[in-house]
Amino acid sequence: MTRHLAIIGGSGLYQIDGLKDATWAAVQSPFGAPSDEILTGRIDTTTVSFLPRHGRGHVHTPTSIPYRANIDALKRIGVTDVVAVSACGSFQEHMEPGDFVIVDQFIDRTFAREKSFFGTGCVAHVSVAHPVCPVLSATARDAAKATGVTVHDGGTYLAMEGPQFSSMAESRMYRAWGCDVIGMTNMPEAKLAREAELCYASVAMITDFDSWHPDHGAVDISQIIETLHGNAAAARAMVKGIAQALSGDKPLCAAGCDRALEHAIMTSPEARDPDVMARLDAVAGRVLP
Ligand SMILES: CSC[C@H]1O[C@H](OP(=O)(O)O)[C@H](O)[C@@H]1O
Ligand SMILES: Nc1ncnc2[nH]cnc12
Repeated sequence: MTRHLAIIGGSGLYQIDGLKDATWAAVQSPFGAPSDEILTGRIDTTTVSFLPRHGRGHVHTPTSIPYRANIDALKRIGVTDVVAVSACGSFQEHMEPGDFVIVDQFIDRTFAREKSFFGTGCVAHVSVAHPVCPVLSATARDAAKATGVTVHDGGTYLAMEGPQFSSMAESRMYRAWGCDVIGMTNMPEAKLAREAELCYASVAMITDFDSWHPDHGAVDISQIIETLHGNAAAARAMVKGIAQALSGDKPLCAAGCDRALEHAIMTSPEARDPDVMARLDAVAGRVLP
């Protein structure tokens, strides 16, 4: 299978440059309309697609982002690997605004989102014990390090519902839980990518200290935007480095992301709902007859 990298761009990342022969195209999904059209082109020999998570102009809230349509659409156009880039607050003194964190765990505190492609009529349970692809994460880490930014290899991301930022008590509690960064969007994105058998890595760009830090005030959007603008060149260089490292065919994922559905579907063939099955054609077509 040919490798096809997708970048999901978070706040402040609504466009990427450096893609050759790039075009924006609308992709239809049975799960609704994705956040925006998808930009597809090439970096060297690697096919790269870009989807702005909030849409160009930032129209979707963290809750209204059509996560299922986004992941389904990427799967539908042949994407094999997804790197999510996200703005995050930090719970750690040594993880400072401007640093990048290669996220490797999540605590999901979101509660108002569709979290699975499966449901009544076709039930499946995939493992998210290790919710990111370690192979793709290592590629992202190396590419990020090569840009010269400070990179933290591993970190737990607290996914909150938002759109308001945390209270100080919440922020202190998440910090006591051992969380490293906080954002509003990587869940259910990472869970859905696993259900769709896509390798998924998450790069958190730290923009602030959330609200726990005694020496920093409340989270401030203008500070976040300023930090994101400062990171733009490094983010672009990282994307280029990841694409260059992923040229050629995609080998079987050593961590098994591409086989996540192998033993996951519980519903017996005769009990499956044909309508539900029809919309799983891209996500689960590999394992469903
Ligand atoms: C711009 S501050 C809050 C906003 O930023 C993050 O977005 P993303 O994860 O897409 O980079 C955070 O999750 C909130 O949605
Ligand atoms: N402190 C924070 N909390 C949630 N999402 C964020 N995105 C950027 N900073 C954030």
